[in-house]
Amino acid sequence: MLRLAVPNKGALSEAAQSMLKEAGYRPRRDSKELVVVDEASGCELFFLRPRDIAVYVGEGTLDAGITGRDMLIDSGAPVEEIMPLGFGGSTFRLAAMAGTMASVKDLDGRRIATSYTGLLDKYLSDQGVDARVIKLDGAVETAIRLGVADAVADVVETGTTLRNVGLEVFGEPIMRSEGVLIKQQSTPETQGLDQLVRRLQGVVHARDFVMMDYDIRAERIEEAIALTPGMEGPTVSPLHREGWVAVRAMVRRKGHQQVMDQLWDIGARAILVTDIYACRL
Ligand SMILES: Nc1ncnc2c1ncn2[C@@H]1O[C@H](COP(=O)(O)OP(=O)(O)OP(=O)(O)O)[C@@H](O)[C@H]1O
Ligand SMILES: O=P(O)(O)OC[C@H]1O[C@H](OP(=O)(O)OP(=O)(O)O)[C@H](O)[C@@H]1O
Ligand SMILES: [Mg+2]
Repeated sequence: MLRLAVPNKGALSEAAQSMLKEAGYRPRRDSKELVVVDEASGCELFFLRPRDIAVYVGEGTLDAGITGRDMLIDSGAPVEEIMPLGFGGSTFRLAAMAGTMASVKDLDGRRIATSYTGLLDKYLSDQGVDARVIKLDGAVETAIRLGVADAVADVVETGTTLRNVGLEVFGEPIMRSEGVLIKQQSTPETQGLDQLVRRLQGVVHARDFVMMDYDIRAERIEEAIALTPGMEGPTVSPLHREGWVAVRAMVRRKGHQQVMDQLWDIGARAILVTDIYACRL
């Protein structure tokens, strides 16, 4: 049975659980249930702190896990990313009191607070900056006001937390993160992992794409196919109307309204868009 680690709390927890539910895995009944055995899917789900997940997977006690890319790098554990999951997007950035710092070089000899010491140490050494790293568990943005640090390195999504305490990002983003599926480095594929990957890929695609149906005059079909090439090629069926065909193709959700406008302009009519509930491509 495949042993999978799932975040039990925090920013990735809800999104990870709803993705697994969409992929057909049994959800937990309440937040106190720490292990779920899903016989039908051949999978055991372990609900763990997101920070610990790379450690368990790196030790080989669990076959795979869902965590943030930033946490994977921070852990230094021998794990690798199998696939991005398309949720929990954020950047990892430096910030300081507005107007006090301009580049990473300004950090020489200064104090930087973070919960991600592994990630920050590596970045500072790559940049050749000699600074003191102060490890805090969370709410690091407050460390500057309280005089514990001159700058912070933390997760930024909307930037609201930073703004609320008068901080401003500076320098290039240290990294871009999102929820990812991980496995132990250089281990052969565990039994059942390929099924998990296919199911999750199915959810990612079902969210990324819509199904588009429309009718068009047969002589415009090549232009229409250029707009909606589909996966292997669109389905084109005869319509019970002389000179017309019906087309069905998967289209990226992002920008699908523009595709509808363009189809309309070349004479397509009865253009319908529907959500994809599940898929295997
Ligand atoms: N506001 C956010 N938006 C998107 N992703 C976030 C956000 N905050 C954290 N994350 C991501 O979620 C993952 C886990 O962070 P999270 O804050 O949930 O854990 P934690 O800080 O260890 O736990 P807690 O905050 O409960 O103490 C990280 O990969 C991080 O990049
Ligand atoms: O840019 P924003 O949208 O404001 O989001 C970023 C904030 O979200 C996370 O905090 P979390 O709630 O996990 O608290 P923590 O600092 O205690 O981990 C992160 O550590 C930032 O503080
Ligand atoms: Mg947090």
